[in-house]
Amino acid sequence: MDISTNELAALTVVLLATGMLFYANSTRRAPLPPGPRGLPLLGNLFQFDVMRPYPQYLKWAQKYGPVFSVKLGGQRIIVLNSSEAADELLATRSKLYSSRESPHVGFDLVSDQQRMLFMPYGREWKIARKNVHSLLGPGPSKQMGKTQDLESRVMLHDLLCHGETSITEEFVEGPRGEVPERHWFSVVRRYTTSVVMMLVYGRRIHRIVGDPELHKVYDLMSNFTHVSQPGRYMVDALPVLRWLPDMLAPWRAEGRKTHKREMDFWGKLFSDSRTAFLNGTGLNGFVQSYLRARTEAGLEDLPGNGATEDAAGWMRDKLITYTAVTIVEAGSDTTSTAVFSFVLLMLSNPDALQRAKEEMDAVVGSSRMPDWEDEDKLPWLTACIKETLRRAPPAPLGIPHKVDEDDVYNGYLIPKGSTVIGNIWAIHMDPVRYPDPTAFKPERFYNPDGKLNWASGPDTHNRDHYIFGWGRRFCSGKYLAEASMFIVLSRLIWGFDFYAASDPQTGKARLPDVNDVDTFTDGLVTAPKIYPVGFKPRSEKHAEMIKASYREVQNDWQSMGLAGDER
Ligand code: HEM
Repeated sequence: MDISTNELAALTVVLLATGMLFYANSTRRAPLPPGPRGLPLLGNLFQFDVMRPYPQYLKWAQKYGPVFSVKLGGQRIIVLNSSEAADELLATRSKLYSSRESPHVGFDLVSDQQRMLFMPYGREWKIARKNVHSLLGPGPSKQMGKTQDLESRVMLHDLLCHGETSITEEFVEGPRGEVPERHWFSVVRRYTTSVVMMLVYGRRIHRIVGDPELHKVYDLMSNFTHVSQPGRYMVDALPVLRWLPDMLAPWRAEGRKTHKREMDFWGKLFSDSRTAFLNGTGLNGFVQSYLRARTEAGLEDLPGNGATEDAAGWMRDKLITYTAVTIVEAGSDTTSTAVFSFVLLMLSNPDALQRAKEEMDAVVGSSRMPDWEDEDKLPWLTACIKETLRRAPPAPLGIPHKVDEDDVYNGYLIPKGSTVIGNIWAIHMDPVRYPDPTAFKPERFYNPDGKLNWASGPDTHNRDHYIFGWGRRFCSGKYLAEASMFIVLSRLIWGFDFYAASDPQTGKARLPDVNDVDTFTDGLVTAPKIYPVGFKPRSEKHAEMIKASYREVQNDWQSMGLAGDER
């Protein structure tokens, strides 16, 4: 049979169309993943604590399997509870699964759509992400090693001065996780926040008590994690409510007010950086470097949102402001949470702590403090850090992704527009992957040959844990975070005997129970609530070295043109 070119083309079109139709139908025919039955309109909104969903999500994972589906009002949420499902969808198919369900209040109103963390997958996000990566990739993040070294020495000195303060004084955490400034948590938070402030603005946090910036950063961050928790506002779940007039939509005024508060603070840090750059008065951070490069490209003034339309895609002022905010927010609370959990888990497991001290004494001894080159020689400490991150992931549900197209996984439909959550908590509690998952067992990661492999990168076949998320949205700050955890925790183990408060009646250690969800805050980042710990130098020699090192660091700050510490 002879077929003309036109007939061949027509046949091809018909076959393609039939194929597409068949695919579309089969996609539509696939059932949704199983899940708990909900109410009309409201879905499963009132069946779990939306501010702390991970315990209920684990129960549903155990009941429904690796993928289940719930609805929050109009919002479909697909929860991936096995590493296979999460790796396949969020990493292997990441082209489809890299968007975000940007919360209306947290993103549109509070962030004026400029906060990278919640940006949908698209050009603006790619531009912001590229710039962040140039700062935080494996090579560039190494340049922060000196700051991390110096700031961690200051932290040791602060713990020395702190001693038993948080055991002897009565402290109460604020209703939204506010930490009293003389509590040991503040000592750690000063470290993590100062590191990211240096990175972004080239300025330090040089006080713990009475530092207006430290307070403001945490105040704004805590507010933001609360407003952006999925389910926090009905309007996030029911978009139709966006049409309500102002008098029936109190979240609108609240969101705009919060945006103004954010801009009063973050906007000022941006303009300070700009002034410093224009006056040539030091302050070398991401914002200044970016403004310098932009000015050299002839774009000194670029107010407004988003990026230029040309191929260079220069970020305008507000996008720079909020990209900087994202780095500070994403980098400070998460890292300090990991430190608080490490101390809690080590105190709850004294044998593991003792072994870490013995390893430290054998490798480092008492005549110097640990440094970067010791990392490979402290495999037990590394295993304890990894096990902390597995047992108490700072963000147990990560940051939810969103799928851009209908997709099918294991015969189930994943509808376009669904929020897709990689359930880090359920994966870390999987007894097949991690036998006896609620126990703290650093030996599961222990590699006695001393070869250090963090195995937390995007390689899905080689991962210890999932705290940094997946695929194209994978945490940009992993290298900086791991370096901070190593330098801070190795020096803590080296320099201090830390201990829990004891019950005056029984004499037993008074430690929060890691198995009790109430030990942790709610919100996207789940940190231990404040708990008392005392810090005693391991010997007079250790104490003297810590003091001497603190004095030296002050000279470093001075020679770098930075604010010295005020205590
Ligand atoms: C222990 C510490 C940390 C944890 C547990 C953590 C966790 C996460 C998680 C779960 C995500 C979302 C990943 C996803 O969507 O799949 C994320 C994103 C991000 N992280 Fe981290 N992070 C940590 C430290 C840091 C640090 C130190 C920085 C920077 C200084 C940082 C910067 C970012 C940024 C910029 C994103 C946004 C990625 C995007 O939306 O494209 N993180 N992080």
